[in-house]
Amino acid sequence: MLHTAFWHTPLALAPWSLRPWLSERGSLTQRLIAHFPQLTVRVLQQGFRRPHPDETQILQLPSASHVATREVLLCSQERPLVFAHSITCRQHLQAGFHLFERSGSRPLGALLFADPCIRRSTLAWCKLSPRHPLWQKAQAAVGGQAATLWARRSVFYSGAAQLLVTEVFLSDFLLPSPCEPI
Ligand SMILES: C=C(O[C@@H]1C=C(C(=O)O)C=C[C@H]1O)C(=O)O
Repeated sequence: MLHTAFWHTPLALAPWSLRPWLSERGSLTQRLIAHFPQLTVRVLQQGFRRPHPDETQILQLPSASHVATREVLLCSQERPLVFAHSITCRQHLQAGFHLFERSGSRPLGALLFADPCIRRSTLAWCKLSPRHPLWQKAQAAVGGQAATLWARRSVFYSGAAQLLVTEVFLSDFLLPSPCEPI
């Protein structure tokens, strides 16, 4: 099962302006580029880490495993918009997502959406609990005390290889950017 029930939050419960972002099936990076100036990817960490408990279940990982992990901030003019956390197991790194480790400051989406053989699961979204590890990481990454953080999640497939991508929309994400009318 891709997502626990918690992630099947009705879209109608999300802030209306966030709904098209949560349900965007194309590249989130491309959508951000279309709406915000000077988008950059700030890599926070890339390496092998323990997956979060709910991720172990989704990717059917052995509990003691370490997975290739990438965490980035997608920023517009240095303003953080999205905290992204992506994981794949060691075997799948070699089997289908060998470019994962070398994407650097290029958005992962540029690699994923360029390969017509890569498929995507359905999207799921939720309002993150302050107890979720990604809540804490997103808050720490921006030093904020957001009251609520919404996130979305999906799995990319390359053959049998799986890459789990979770994106946390940071709280001031909804503020109009300087070049947008108030
Ligand atoms: C999957 C995409 O790539 C984006 C960029 C990421 C990265 O560079 O690590 C991770 C998730 C996405 O926010 C996308 O553009 O949809």
